[in-house]
Amino acid sequence: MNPRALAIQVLARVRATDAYLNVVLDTALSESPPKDPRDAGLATELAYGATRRQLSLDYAIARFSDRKLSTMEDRVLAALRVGTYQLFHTRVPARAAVAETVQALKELGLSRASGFVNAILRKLSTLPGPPLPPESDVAEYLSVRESHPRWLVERWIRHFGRERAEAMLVADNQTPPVVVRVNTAKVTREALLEQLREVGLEVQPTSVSPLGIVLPPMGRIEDVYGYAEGLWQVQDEAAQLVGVYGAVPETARVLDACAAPGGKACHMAQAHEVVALDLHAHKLPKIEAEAKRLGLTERLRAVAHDATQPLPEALGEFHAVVVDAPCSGLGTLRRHPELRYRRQEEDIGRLASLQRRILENCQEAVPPGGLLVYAVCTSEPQEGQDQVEMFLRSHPEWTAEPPVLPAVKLPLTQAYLRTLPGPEGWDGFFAARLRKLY
Ligand SMILES: C[S@@+](CC[C@H](N)C(=O)[O-])C[C@H]1O[C@@H](n2cnc3c(N)ncnc32)[C@H](O)[C@@H]1O
Repeated sequence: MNPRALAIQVLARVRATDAYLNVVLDTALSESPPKDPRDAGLATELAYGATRRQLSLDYAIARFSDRKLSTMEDRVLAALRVGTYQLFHTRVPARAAVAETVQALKELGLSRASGFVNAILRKLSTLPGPPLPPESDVAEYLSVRESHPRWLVERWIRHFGRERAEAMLVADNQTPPVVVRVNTAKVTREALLEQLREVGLEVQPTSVSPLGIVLPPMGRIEDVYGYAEGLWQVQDEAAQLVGVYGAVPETARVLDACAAPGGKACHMAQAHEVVALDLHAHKLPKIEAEAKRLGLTERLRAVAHDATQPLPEALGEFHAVVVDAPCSGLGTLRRHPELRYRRQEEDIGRLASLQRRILENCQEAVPPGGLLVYAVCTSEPQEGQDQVEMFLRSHPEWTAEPPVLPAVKLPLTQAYLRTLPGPEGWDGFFAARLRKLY
């Protein structure tokens, strides 16, 4: 299928079913793989780009449409977004962007809408850039320019100041690098860097994580050297830092209370015996498959369990517990661009109370002297630092402590690990390392 038609189909399906963009795109690419890998690359860029910029594209389209966007057929609106994205955010010449998008719509059997789409795209193609609201209303201006809902822009300006908020918004619209964590149960980072370079890949070590390698942009990740052999696992540098920062002692038996899809559980299993829990039984095969690929099956057991409920005694005792809690995910918007339009401000409080219940229940499983690593992939203080400090106030037997890792320059705020989206190139994470004193 032509890459524009494929991107239009994918966006329409995501809109109609509320599915995840990455899942729908991967399925579409494997069901009808374009012959030329460059076409797969273009379809991916158009689908991700048009989703990242959706709010700003809609603002532009609405200027010239006599129909409300909410009443448009899914594929017609998707075609308008894909076309407008090309006009304002790619090097595709305007004429080709319009003509190819209209042609794709015809290929999809929607010739009747081609005049309407053509007329709007042609009008937009005469503009010097995307239309924007006046700068006097800063939140509205940034909301449209960087395509994030206004409530989120206002919230980030309040929490982080205008400059950092703007850097976070801009970073969410960049394509993230593919970063992998070396499976140290099989290979060292130095050896793997050398092997990847030998097969011709331009790879770089990550700047802070001692376990990370940044891969160059490429096609299917499964085809990259070392995937089948289980020499690495895809994991953003900030997510790797949670495991590094946790600095769980070598002999500890570890419980990962919220483990799917298994990034941190497999990281832990590189050096520890791990029990990996998740509420959803259907997510366990993914954790097990990753553990198998990485050769960690002997050290990792996956079990379905609700972490707000007392742990079954049969799971045994643990020296350390990792709670990588379900959260608003607002630190990973560049990877999950559709999430910014689906999240509601009220979700933050609802998730914070779920996190609190999980934390309360899991702290019971830690013996005196043991560790609990609490993490969330969001920059929201209510789910991160405020959450932990509220926990510490009501639990005098617990304290927060920084790790003793002289060789690693971790991004710490007080005793906590904190990364924010921005020019550093990380996902946004928060983690606390808590010790049970008695
Ligand atoms: C942030 S994700 C964990 C990511 C994972 N630790 C990793 O590094 O790949 C949170 C997980 O918590 C699970 N979850 C949600 N509610 C839960 C609960 N009550 N008990 C256990 N797991 C839960 C979700 O299914 C989701 O897979």
